[in-house]
Amino acid sequence: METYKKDGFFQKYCENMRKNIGQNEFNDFAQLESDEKRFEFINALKSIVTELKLAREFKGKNLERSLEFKNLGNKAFQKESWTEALAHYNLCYLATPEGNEAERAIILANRSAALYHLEKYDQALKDIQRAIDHNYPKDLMYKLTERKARCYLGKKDHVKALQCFKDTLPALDECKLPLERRQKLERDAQIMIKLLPKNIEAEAKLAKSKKATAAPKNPPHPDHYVEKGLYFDYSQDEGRFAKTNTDLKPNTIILLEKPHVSVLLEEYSLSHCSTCFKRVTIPVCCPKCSDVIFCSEACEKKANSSYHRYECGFLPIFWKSGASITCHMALRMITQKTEEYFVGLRYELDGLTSEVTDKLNNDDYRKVYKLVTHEDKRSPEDYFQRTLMATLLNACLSLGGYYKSKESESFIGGLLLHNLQFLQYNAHEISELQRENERDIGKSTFIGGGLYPTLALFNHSCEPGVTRYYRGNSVCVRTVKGIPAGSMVAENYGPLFTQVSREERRSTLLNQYKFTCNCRACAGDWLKFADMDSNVLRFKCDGGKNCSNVLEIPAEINEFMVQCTECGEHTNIMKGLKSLQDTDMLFKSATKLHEAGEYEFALKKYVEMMNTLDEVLVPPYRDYHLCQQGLRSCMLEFGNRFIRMVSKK
Ligand SMILES: C[S@@+](CC[C@H](N)C(=O)[O-])C[C@H]1O[C@@H](n2cnc3c(N)ncnc32)[C@H](O)[C@@H]1O
Repeated sequence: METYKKDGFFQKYCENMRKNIGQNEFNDFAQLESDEKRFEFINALKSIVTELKLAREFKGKNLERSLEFKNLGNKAFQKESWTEALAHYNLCYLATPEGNEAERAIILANRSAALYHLEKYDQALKDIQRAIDHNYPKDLMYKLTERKARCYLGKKDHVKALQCFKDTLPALDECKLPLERRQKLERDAQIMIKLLPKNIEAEAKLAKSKKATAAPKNPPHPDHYVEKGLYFDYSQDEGRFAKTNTDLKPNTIILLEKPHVSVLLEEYSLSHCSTCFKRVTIPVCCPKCSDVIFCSEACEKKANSSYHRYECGFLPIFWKSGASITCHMALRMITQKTEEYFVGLRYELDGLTSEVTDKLNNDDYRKVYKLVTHEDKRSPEDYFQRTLMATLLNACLSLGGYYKSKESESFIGGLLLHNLQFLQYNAHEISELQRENERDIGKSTFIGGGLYPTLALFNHSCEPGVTRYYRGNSVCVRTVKGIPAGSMVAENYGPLFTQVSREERRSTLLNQYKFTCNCRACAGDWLKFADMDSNVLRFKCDGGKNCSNVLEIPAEINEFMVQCTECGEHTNIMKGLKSLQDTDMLFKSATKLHEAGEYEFALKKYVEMMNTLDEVLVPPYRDYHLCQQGLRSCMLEFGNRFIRMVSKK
């Protein structure tokens, strides 16, 4: 991930700063050895706040505009266009400035009415409660108690509905309606109060019989789960990497993890919850800014008592700067904790070891502090740009009132620079599967970035053993093939051997992640998908101990012992051919089921097929890859209950 985009103001600022700094001064900077010193040096050159005229801005809130949206909403409501009314009420709520509590209460009540008509009773009930909490006028309260009753009727919760109809009567005493209208409403409520007890009796009987036959519910997925057999090894060349000490079957969940930090892209800031990344149709808004939305009061509180408190009003400037999502994550890692928290860790950070950090919770900053930064491979120019970015992030902290004391600024500035470095190599893109319609296989769309402390320890392979997908901002990692005990469990950083040539893969990985890939596909220089000839079968030579040659045999084979052109040893491909026939049959039936939308059955067949693929003889990897692809997409579709599928319609 890049530090900044070319279309923001930061790039120009960075270029100017670099031009204006003398060679001697730059050499002095290049000599510095700690992030704190680098930050101090650049931060002292010029005030970024004055140079860029940085200030918090709250342009999105505007009472006049909010009233316009309310009128549009009311017009749509009168036309019974409930969805349109809901959209306008949402915009009105977002634009209502802080301090206009009465206005906010009315708009939430109006929105609850639209939701009631859309039969979204739970959401309507939430908005009714919000309107009451915002001091909804007493003389209109009868509307809400009556609507509440009707929502409970819609939910078939007659006990609560009865209570709400009863509450409507005293609420009507406060109303300013003409007598006739008021009496009509009282009569309506009385009718329901008379009718409902019968329904309640019938319901009680039904509930009793249902209780006896109710199927047990699936337990909810845990927030954090690591497969028992998974552990982390170390080598000088590869650093830490994941391995398994048990055989892993295809389609096994091996990791469920919440991020240490996660940030939404600007494009999704008004469609997804900033805190948990859930897609939001009925937002809870920030009282101060209109740059973010939340799915619930809990997420809003979490944000406004931590990260958003300091980022609020600064996001538009940040977005305009062109700073990348990793920069925003570097900042969020600080804003989500207090200044005192970091000051308390100051003398502990550099001495941390993996024995200590592995046992810590994901939200602990110490857990991620030691992730790879490749600081020894960084140029002074790289440090210059990143340090300047750290000063921009620090300006947000200062303007947002983060610092109680100026003394910790250089230390925290140094942490910002450190975060920028390890996020470059360890952060993951968070994606959401979006589908045009039911039949659409779905497109994985990049919506934000996250740092997952355990996932960050997985190394790369161009022929990976796992795939990952997201539920909100939580990641789920699953195997897409059988992985024998004692093997590395690798994920994929981008280039797959089936699509990208070895030369290109190696150059991308070296450039972006500072290593030369030597996975099986790279070592054997396996063919790309497009270059494979389906008339040729390929098997791994199992003759020579260290021979990784791939034997290429015409599909019309009549010999079972094949001599390796490299090591001269013979390989018996009989077993491989037998397993190939099974593989082929299973693949065909899995694909058929998949196409028919029978995901659960297709998934079973794919897994069965994966199990026929044998490690002694590598099957022709064209089919192998097709199966992995099928398994993955089927898993995603079937995984409807694990991940959110979003239809654009
Ligand atoms: C996300 S980290 C993975 C964990 C890392 N090995 C560690 O020790 O923390 C990414 C870094 O791991 C190393 N790495 C990942 N895959 C590798 C591979 N196949 N071979 C060698 N090094 C690899 C590279 O240094 C890369 O920048």
